[in-house]
Amino acid sequence: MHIAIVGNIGAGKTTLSNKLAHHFNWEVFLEDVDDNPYLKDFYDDMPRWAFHLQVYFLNSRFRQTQQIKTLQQTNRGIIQDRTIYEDAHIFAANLSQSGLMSERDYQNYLGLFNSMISMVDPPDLLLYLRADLPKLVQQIERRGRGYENNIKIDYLKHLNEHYEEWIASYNLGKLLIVDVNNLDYVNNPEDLSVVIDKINSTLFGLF
Ligand SMILES: Nc1ncnc2c1ncn2[C@@H]1O[C@H](COP(=O)(O)OP(=O)(O)O)[C@@H](O)[C@H]1O
Ligand SMILES: Nc1ncnc2c1ncn2[C@H]1C[C@H](O)[C@@H](COP(=O)(O)O)O1
Repeated sequence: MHIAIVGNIGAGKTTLSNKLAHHFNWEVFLEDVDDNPYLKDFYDDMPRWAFHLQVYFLNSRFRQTQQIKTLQQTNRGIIQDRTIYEDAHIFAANLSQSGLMSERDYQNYLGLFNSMISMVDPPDLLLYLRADLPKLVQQIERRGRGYENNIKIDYLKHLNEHYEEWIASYNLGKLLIVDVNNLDYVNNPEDLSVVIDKINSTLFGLF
């Protein structure tokens, strides 16, 4: 069983991934953020570093999908924090449409993505955390990564629009949308139970 948690920056993916991995006693795969050599530079100057960052994330995410494939052969359950689909359909697409990545870099990136994606298995369940801008901003501030102070509201807004468009057309497997605007699974165990019940219901038809 493989559940992938998707959603905008600050939606609560990492927090929920860790909590679900603990609850189900499954393996968790997190994003390559702290050791990412481009992320800080990217937020300082997006046009300069957009392509470098996308190639870095693509490679790191692809490596992770292959690790997940290997682990799945042992029947171990897996929780994945963000997917390779979001790199292309959300972030790279947004950088291109916003004029922050040149057309030739975007086409070069898409060529790479399209070569890789045939070797990627979709998750059994894609869990989309839907959050409005105030919730995202509050949670990004709460997390307090210095370089994310530069993130503009418009950037988050465009990413949310890309998420809604992508999710509306997602057809690679089961999909569960959870509105997290009024959920606090950090402080309220009942809110975590609400999410777990929805997952069990979607995956196994329980409740
Ligand atoms: N549903 C929630 N309610 C309240 N706080 C949350 C919730 N989800 C996440 N947080 C807090 O918001 C911050 C960002 O969450 P995080 O899991 O890192 O988001 P993401 O991985 O989606 O970027 C963290 O400080 C986390 O404790
Ligand atoms: N593909 C990506 N392009 C640009 N930025 C990205 C990409 N994937 C992740 N990020 C950024 C967004 C955040 O600043 C960090 C971590 O993501 P988070 O949603 O907070 O877990 O990396």
